[in-house]
Amino acid sequence: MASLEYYVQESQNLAVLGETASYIPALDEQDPSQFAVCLIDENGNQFLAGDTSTSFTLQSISKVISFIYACEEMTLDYVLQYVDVEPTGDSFNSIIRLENTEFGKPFNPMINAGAITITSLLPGQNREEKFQHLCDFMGKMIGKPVKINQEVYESEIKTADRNRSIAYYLKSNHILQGDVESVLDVYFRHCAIEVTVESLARIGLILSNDGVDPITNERFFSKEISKVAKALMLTCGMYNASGKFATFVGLPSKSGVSGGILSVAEHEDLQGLQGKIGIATFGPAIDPIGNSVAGIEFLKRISIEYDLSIF
Ligand SMILES: NC(=O)CC[C@H](N)C(=O)O
Repeated sequence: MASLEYYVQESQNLAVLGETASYIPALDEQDPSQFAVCLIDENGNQFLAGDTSTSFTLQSISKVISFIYACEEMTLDYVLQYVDVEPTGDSFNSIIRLENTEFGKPFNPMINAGAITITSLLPGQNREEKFQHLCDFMGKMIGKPVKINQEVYESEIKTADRNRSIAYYLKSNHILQGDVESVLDVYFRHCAIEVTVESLARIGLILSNDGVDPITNERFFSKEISKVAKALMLTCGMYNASGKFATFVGLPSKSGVSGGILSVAEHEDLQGLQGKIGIATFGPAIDPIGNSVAGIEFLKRISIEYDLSIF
């Protein structure tokens, strides 16, 4: 049986096949050859490899956290009045279905239209409060204060015409709540939250254990919401490659264009890791769909080797 170290190396070699995201200029400055992996199990045992000290921005991975937090605070029933739970098969920033469907309700919270809508539902009197509440929620899970990458945030704000179009369209259909520019500001800020693979894997572990951190026994969200979030990750989390990812990897996962992937797994002995497992990978070279080339490769290889697929 090949070691995890071997798969990290093999996957990193394939990073040359991808490119850093260029539509957000600050992300294009990342070193495309980087690769980092963290797996953490329910007893706190960790596997760490690669450039693990590098911070990266959550980008679309923040959609899982904002969705969970909105459901926790506002109830799942309320949130589902504004966003559906169906995959689209379209790119993450597609606008087409907002016009084609009745009421213009976004298909799911893992695409931009859905996530921007979710951001508009977050509790708080103004943009600062809304963002702070979300940061507090996430900060408790990772055990440290959350901060954003100012350069990435500003870079995205300047180049966000597409997201602005989506948001104004949602507003015209009475789906997006509140002031469009404030909502977008909170959305860009949560996309620009910085993490390391270690902190991201901890969130994966909490998801794997249905909302409870198995190391501290602290509950952050309900089992019901955890199940919905994982179902959405599996069906919609890897953009319009979610079907292939479910077929060939079979782990609830969410990627971001910065090159991060958050995954949830379970195993009786994954190179010494046992029980519920959170996985985070970071490799900024992404494929045309927006998923990290090295990250996908690593998850595919270990899923086959250790039979990790939930199916
Ligand atoms: N797929 C992504 O990671 C997209 C996130 C990015 N901030 C955007 O809204 O375009």
